[in-house]
Amino acid sequence: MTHYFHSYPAPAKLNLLLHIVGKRADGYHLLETVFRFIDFSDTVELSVRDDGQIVLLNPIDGVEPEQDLTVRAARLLQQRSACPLGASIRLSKRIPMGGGLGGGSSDAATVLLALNHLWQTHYSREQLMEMGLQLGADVPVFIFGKNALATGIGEKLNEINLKPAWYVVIHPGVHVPTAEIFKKFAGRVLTEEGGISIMRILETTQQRRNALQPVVSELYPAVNEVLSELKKYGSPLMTGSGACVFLECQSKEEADKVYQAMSAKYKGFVAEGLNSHPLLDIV
Ligand SMILES: C[C@@](CO)(OP(=O)(O)O)[C@H](O)COP(=O)(O)OP(=O)(O)OC[C@H]1O[C@@H](n2ccc(N)nc2=O)[C@H](O)[C@@H]1O
Ligand SMILES: Nc1ncnc2c1ncn2[C@@H]1O[C@H](COP(=O)(O)OP(=O)(O)O)[C@@H](O)[C@H]1O
Repeated sequence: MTHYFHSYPAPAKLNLLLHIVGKRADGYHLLETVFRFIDFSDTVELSVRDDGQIVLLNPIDGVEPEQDLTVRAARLLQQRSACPLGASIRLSKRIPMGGGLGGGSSDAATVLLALNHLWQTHYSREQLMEMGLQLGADVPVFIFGKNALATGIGEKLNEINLKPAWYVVIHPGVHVPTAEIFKKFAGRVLTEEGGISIMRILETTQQRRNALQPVVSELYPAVNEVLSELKKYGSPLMTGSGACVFLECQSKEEADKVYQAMSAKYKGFVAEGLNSHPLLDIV
């Protein structure tokens, strides 16, 4: 058995906007969203085992190892490929959980990409994206590897070019359950953005909307409070189904200044917007 650990990043994402444009028969919502990777990551370390076992060496508090998305991703690839090899997994979490930053999904995508390489299972990126979709609607974009305009339930992806930017990301300290928020959104209709080109909307931060934000702000006053605080500096937005809120800035200096003012009261970080996933072209 080999004990050599390979280390891989799993970056967070922001939804620079999120429109809900319909609902599927199975209850999933049809979205229009822009995913941007940011330079703030978990780290996944993997070691190939020849006994076929998948072992998470440091389970997350409150998440059963078998439910952890890294373990589920490894098992899925193992079952699909009938690969006799296993893996030991070490996970260093930095991305807050349930924050709308896609941490769990990104961890899963990194495991699929990395084990496909280490186990030599030779699946294409498209095949891995399809596998990832079984684990969560957010997983495919991390395998796609480029900032993307997503439609469908978030799995139909088109590369999008985004300007350099820095982000102040604040965690309001509450955990927002994604499924419940979509349920509460229920009958609300689409916003006036319908028909306006996404590229036009992206030009300024003022035009960007997250359809889930009013629902979350209503249920979680802490989210509303952070939005109000950040409004002093620009046009903040919630990411995904929350709870994190971000403000796009043109420079690191500007972002650092805003974060400094916020950090007396709130937890968060400053991160650079990436042009692509750090593993694109590597595995
Ligand atoms: C809202 C978004 C936006 O990027 O991000 P997060 O806030 O979770 O990061 C995603 O669409 C979330 O993706 P993900 O977190 O992978 O969700 P999943 O596990 O697939 O779904 C959780 C639940 O949310 C609901 N759901 C999810 C996605 C979608 N397009 N429509 C839905 O109605 C479903 O009820 C589903 O059971
Ligand atoms: N490796 C993992 N990292 C984070 N969360 C995980 C992981 N595996 C399973 N989960 C579960 O997924 C939930 C959503 O986590 P995450 O993807 O970080 O948030 P979000 O979907 O809001 O971006 C967590 O609350 C946790 O119960």
